[in-house]
Amino acid sequence: MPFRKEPPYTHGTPAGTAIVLVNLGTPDAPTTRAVRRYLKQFLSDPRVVEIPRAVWWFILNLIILPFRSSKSAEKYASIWTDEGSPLKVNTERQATLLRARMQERGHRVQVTYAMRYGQPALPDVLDSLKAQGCDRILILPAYPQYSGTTTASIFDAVFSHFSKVRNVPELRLIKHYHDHDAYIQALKASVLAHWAANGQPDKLVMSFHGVPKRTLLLGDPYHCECHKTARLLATALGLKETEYVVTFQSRFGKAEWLQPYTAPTLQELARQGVQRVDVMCPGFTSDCLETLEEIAMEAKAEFLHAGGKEFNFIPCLNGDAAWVQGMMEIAELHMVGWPTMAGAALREEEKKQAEISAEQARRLGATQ
Ligand SMILES: C=CC1=C(C)c2cc3[nH]c(cc4nc(cc5[nH]c(cc1n2)c(C)c5CCC(=O)O)C(CCC(=O)O)=C4C)c(C)c3C=C
Ligand SMILES: [Fe+2]
Ligand SMILES: [Fe+2]
Repeated sequence: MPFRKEPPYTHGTPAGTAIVLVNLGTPDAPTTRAVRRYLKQFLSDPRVVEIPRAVWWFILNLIILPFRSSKSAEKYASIWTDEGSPLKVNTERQATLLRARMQERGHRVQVTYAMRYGQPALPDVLDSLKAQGCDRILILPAYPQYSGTTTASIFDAVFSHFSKVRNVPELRLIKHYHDHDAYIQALKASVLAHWAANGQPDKLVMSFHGVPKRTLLLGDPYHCECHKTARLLATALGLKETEYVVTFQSRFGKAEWLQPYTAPTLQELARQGVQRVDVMCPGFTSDCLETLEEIAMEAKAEFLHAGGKEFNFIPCLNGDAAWVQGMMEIAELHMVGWPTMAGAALREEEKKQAEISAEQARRLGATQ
């Protein structure tokens, strides 16, 4: 196995620590070409589509990419901002805010972000951190709930990258934080802020990204983790079981996905006479195509068309202060023992101060 040549290890150089916030990825532009490139990389990942490669190659290249790319590009165009794709803008901002918060707390860490598909590419970011002397890397996926289709794919990309590296940094990977109190509390705060301004709905809909039902039957814990998040949030909000519903969105292809599906559920609620729904997407930490277009535009139109009176979309956590604090706490939990922690920095500082004091005491003793 040919390993790349690396700079020789420099003894005595303090090793750095980095946190990489990793999200799914998004096209570079809302054009058919860029969306096609992005979808090809995304949908070629065997973690995402688990059917025999040869069969899938034909379906992907002859049916999905030629037909879906232009339709998806139109959808992306409807949510694109001056700064770019919302997913990328939000993820970059989260990394910037987390960096500032970590510095404020006294941590000596680099904080950056990367995408599993598209740019900034995860392998490039890992290379750059290593070149800057980072010998400890914490991977923080943007997904609170673990799924083989998303979280494990990030892990694959990290392992695959370092399988070609001689001097591998110390790695820590965060599997999930679907039940971490800081995440639940950040969600709760965002819902309460929304209700303080708009009043409470008849029904709170918690819509999570779906996965094929088959993955649940084959052992993927994603479905259970979504339900646990929903239950903890409902409890934190003091909601009765009749006041909220858990649904799954973004079905792709003909197979059965996790049920109940979001759009048909909303239509059914409208038909049953539910006047106002608030819809949130707790599985997404940044707003993106799936929340801004599929929920806040498409699902809203469908609910109103089916007779619903009021539809409010509660935005994702994005750069909420409570969530930046939450990300820091989750990261801290996984950095225990690394000498970049405020506590360790403090102990270093105390040790140094003790040495200086002892030295001063000796000198004083000598002159007395
Ligand atoms: C093909 C199967 C797919 C699986 C399985 C899947 C799982 C999954 N995805 C997310 C998060 C996001 N998905 C997003 C977009 C998106 N997802 C799929 C397909 C699967 N996702 C497609 C084809 C697309 C592209 C959009 C489209 O063409 O309609 C996004 C948004 C990206 C953006 O640029 O805004 C996110 C985020 C999770 C969390 C998940 C499993 C748990
Ligand atoms: Fe997806
Ligand atoms: Fe979608």
